[in-house]
Amino acid sequence: MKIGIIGGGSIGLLFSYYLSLRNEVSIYTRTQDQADLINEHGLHLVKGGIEQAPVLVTAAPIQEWSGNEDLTVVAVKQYQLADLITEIKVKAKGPILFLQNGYGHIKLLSELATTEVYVGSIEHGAVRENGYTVQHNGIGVTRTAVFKGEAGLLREITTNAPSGFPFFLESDFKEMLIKKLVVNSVINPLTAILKVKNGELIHNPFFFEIFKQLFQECAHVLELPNQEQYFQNLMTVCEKTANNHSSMYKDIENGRQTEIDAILGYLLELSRSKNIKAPLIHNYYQCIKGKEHEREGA
Ligand SMILES: NC(=O)C1=CN([C@@H]2O[C@H](COP(=O)(O)OP(=O)(O)OC[C@H]3O[C@@H](n4cnc5c(N)ncnc54)[C@H](OP(=O)(O)O)[C@@H]3O)[C@@H](O)[C@H]2O)C=CC1
Ligand SMILES: CC(C)(CO)C(=O)C(=O)O
Repeated sequence: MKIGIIGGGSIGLLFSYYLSLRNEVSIYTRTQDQADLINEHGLHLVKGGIEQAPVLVTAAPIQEWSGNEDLTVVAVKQYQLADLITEIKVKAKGPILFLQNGYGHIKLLSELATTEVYVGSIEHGAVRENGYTVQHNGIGVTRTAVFKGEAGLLREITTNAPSGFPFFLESDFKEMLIKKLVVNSVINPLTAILKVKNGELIHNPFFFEIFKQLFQECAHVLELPNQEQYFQNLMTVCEKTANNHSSMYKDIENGRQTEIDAILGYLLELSRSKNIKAPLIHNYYQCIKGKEHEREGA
């Protein structure tokens, strides 16, 4: 299968590496410089500290993406999607898979004319080391679901997944993304503001109180049907990633923009539309926006 991957960041490089083991992959980067680096060096993967055999993929700047591949995977950050969506709307001809965290981007996907639109939820941990090397630190799975159209191609990807990089096909895209949204809504802002690793949120009894209250508020706003199940999932992820720094913690530490708008921003909007009071969501949203503001030096 011919697969186009948009974005040469941590996830774009990770997916390009693994999917190229069984498919013909083209990666579309923001800059010509990164495309040149990938074409020159190939793609490198470091797994468990061990450098794997490099693979060859074709790289080109995004302007050269024509939307003709059998599948396009969009691996930019949620806040980078708004700038790209017009180009996607015009050029995308075939199925397209969006891998962003959060739920704020879902409204953009309804505007796409292409017949098959898929969404994914990534449980891997990856960090880009340089323009052509990615570290695969957290070995997990990729869950996918149909947002619009038929599941045929997702089934093919799932069946054909390379070893060590499994895909699962979920039946309900909303449930899949909301599960991840709950995890990111509680763990990400709390770890970024308290400056702790994920596990501290459940091991420190004082932080655990806030953790539970923030979960309760998210569950209330989302009107979750089975709260206990979502809470158990949140606890499991927190335990499994106890030693990790969340992506929001790292974004704040490195002075980068965060995905808070797609995460608590989405919940805040939802709470307003439902006329539900959500003081914790509001305050943690403001804390993270404040940290982003500091970065801008204003
Ligand atoms: N990293 C992880 O372990 C996980 C990430 N995710 C989710 O995956 C998504 C991607 O995250 P991640 O890969 O970490 O983010 P990165 O910031 O590492 O990568 C985003 C990439 O998109 C590129 N980009 C931005 N705009 C464009 C454009 N218009 N055309 C082409 N490329 C563009 C950026 O280019 P440039 O570098 O040149 O600016 C960057 O390389 C996020 O929503 C994240 O939440 C989910 C779970 C785990
Ligand atoms: C699951 C979790 C919380 C792992 O750190 C994550 O997705 C993130 O950091 O964005």
